[in-house]
Amino acid sequence: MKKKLTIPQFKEMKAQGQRFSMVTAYDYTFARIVDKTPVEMILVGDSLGMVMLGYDSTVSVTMEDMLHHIKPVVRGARHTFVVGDMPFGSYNVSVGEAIRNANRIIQQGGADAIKIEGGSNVLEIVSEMVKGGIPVIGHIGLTPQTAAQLGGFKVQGKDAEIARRLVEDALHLEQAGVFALVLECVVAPIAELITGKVAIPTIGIGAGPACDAQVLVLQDLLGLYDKFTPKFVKQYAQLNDPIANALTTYAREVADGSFPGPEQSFGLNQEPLGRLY
Ligand SMILES: Nc1nc(=O)c2c([nH]1)NC[C@@H]1CN(c3ccc(C(=O)N[C@@H](CCC(=O)O)C(=O)O)cc3)CN21
Ligand SMILES: CC(C)C(=O)C(=O)O
Ligand SMILES: [Mg+2]
Repeated sequence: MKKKLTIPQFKEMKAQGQRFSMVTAYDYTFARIVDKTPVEMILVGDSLGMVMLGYDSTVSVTMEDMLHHIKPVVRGARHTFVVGDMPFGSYNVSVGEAIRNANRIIQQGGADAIKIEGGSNVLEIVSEMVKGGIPVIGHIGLTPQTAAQLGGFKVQGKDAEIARRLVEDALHLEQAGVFALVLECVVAPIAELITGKVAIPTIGIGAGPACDAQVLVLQDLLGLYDKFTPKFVKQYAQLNDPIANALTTYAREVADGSFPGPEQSFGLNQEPLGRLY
């Protein structure tokens, strides 16, 4: 079985030019599957609001939702580094409240690190968290929690002004102490520039091939989520149809009486001594 990597090891991987992969997981059963694969990192993302809870955005997701999903993932993935997302509203009230909520994700949830969206607006929060001993991953580019201000789920960094801000945010977050940085829907050349400028691993999603690591939503890469498929998703399986086919066969066999058969039924140890009825 693989061994959970440490934060210095993730940084060393970048230094050695070794890439690593991250996927989301939101429950025990999937966490167990991921834990048996070489995937080095699991993200319990607030994307669970869309994938697991059926919201149209991530802003409805609460701390309670996050803990509810982080705990079973941690129980299922003992050999994989688990990161918990800070949900909307958990870090925009005060630095103190942000740290309290990050503490809950680590202490009650059992996550190895937290991830927080934002650039210049979260620098103080990040540096206070890191001083307090909380491992933090940054997240810039398309930040779904502030998608309304970005004008939707749009690719970031196409214009020089925004590209410059992304590079600046990346450098400032590194200074504030994040040990890795998610680049979401950042144009590939800017993601490459940032990756070359920082010593911490960049984890791309829709940010091109130069990033030190990649992350995808598990249900996207398995072909299980059919509400939308962003351009950056590669489906490594198409599991919707096999699942629907299995359920269709099950329903037919129940209807025609062929399930359950003798193999799925329980019998007596011995013939009854008297009549049962
Ligand atoms: N299932 C799932 N996968 C994700 O990757 C994901 C979530 N949910 N929920 C939270 C955010 C939202 N994400 C999204 C959602 C849509 C697009 C999208 O449709 N993007 C357009 C690009 C538009 C443009 O050109 O600017 C695309 O065509 O991919 C991108 C990221 C990424 N995250
Ligand atoms: C898409 C990734 C980076 C994320 O933040 C999430 O799944 O919530
Ligand atoms: Mg997220």
